[in-house]
Amino acid sequence: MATSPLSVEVHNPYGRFRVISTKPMPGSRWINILVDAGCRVEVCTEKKTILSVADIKELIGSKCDGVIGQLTEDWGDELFAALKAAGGHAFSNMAVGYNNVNVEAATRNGVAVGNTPGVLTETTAELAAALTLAAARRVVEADSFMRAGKYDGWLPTLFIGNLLKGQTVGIIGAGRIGSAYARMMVEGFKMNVVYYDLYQATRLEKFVTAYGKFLESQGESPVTWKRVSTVEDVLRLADVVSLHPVLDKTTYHLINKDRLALMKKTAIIVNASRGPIIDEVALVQHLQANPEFRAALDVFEDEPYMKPGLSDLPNAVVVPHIASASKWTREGMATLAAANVAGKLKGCPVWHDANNVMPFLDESSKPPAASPSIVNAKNLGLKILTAAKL
Ligand SMILES: NC(=O)C1=CN([C@@H]2O[C@H](COP(=O)(O)OP(=O)(O)OC[C@H]3O[C@@H](n4cnc5c(N)ncnc54)[C@H](O)[C@@H]3O)[C@@H](O)[C@H]2O)C=CC1
Ligand SMILES: O=C(O)C(=O)CO
Repeated sequence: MATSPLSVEVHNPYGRFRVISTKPMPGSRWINILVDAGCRVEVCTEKKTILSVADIKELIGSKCDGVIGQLTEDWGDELFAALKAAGGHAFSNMAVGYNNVNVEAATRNGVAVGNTPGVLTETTAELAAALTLAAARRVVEADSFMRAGKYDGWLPTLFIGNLLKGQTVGIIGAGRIGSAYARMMVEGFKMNVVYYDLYQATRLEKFVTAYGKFLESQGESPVTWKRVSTVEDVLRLADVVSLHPVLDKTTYHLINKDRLALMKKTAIIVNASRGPIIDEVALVQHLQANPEFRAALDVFEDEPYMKPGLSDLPNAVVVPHIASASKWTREGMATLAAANVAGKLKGCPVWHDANNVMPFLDESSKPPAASPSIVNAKNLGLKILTAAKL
């Protein structure tokens, strides 16, 4: 039986490059960037939230130059081969994380893979901070209690939670987002930091040292930082542990039953990174056995599903992968994804510093003639725009 084609909205129908966006994205700047680059832009408007590989192959069709895809999609050999066969060589995830993309398969098929670093850093860190507070002060439980009409007066014992000031926040993965979150918890709540990362977070260390000195100059207790050499050390020492590494083979189920058992009984674990970093079945069991332990989760192992039992637990706060959901960030992600694809199609070089993509986000000027972040640029032998040529 023939299936009806997926619905699309077309911009600039006579553009010379055909670019697909598998989802509508916020703002209009991203469309303008592609149209200015001579693209016909087809935005899939199908109601279905997660498109299958077959759906995306249908969208790619027999002629497609570039695609902007989403983190919910499985970008492996099949899709990159289909894109190559359709004459395409540019892809961008609308996300900084690209664990849904087989970069090796993309490279083999000659397709550049873009991502959207930097523009999500503060927004994601702020949601991790919000989750931390919600868990520490039992905000969601208390809100449900009020709405259920159960509040019948102030009590000395009602919804007692954890004070953050002076406690230790543990960061696993102190990259852009992990470091931004750590700074918020240090500056906002005077927490001490313990972190584990493969690399030294020099800027974070300098910030905490300087802020500690400032606090001392005001007659307050200083804040401190400590870099430890194992995940276990973070788990033993911290009152709050927030996870911010990339998801790869080294971080899959990084938090498991044995490691949860090392944490303080009243600790909080926050995950605004990727679901599979936590063994969610083990977490459910740990939360059931330790009612004073709390978890605050933006991401889930089998997204969009939760493991059985999680949604029944009052000591878990759960939100639907919204950490990057501020207007500025989502429009910025769309802009960077479009600039990645447009830059590649126009034959521009790759931007030199994925940690500083702000020139692409300045609405008052034209974006630089470059792709902001192509993760397989070196393997594809793409030219990098050096700072000297700016
Ligand atoms: N929930 C959400 O909506 C969002 C989730 N994310 C996730 O957050 C991740 C991090 O993003 P950024 O901070 O921008 O990336 P980043 O690359 O700046 O930071 C990742 C850090 O993880 C560290 N790392 C890698 N392997 C590790 C290991 N085995 N153990 C400990 N640390 C390890 C890296 O050295 C790096 O410092 C993304 O890859 C994405 O999966 C990002 C944005 C929004
Ligand atoms: O950018 C990412 O990796 C996300 O998870 C978007 O929210």
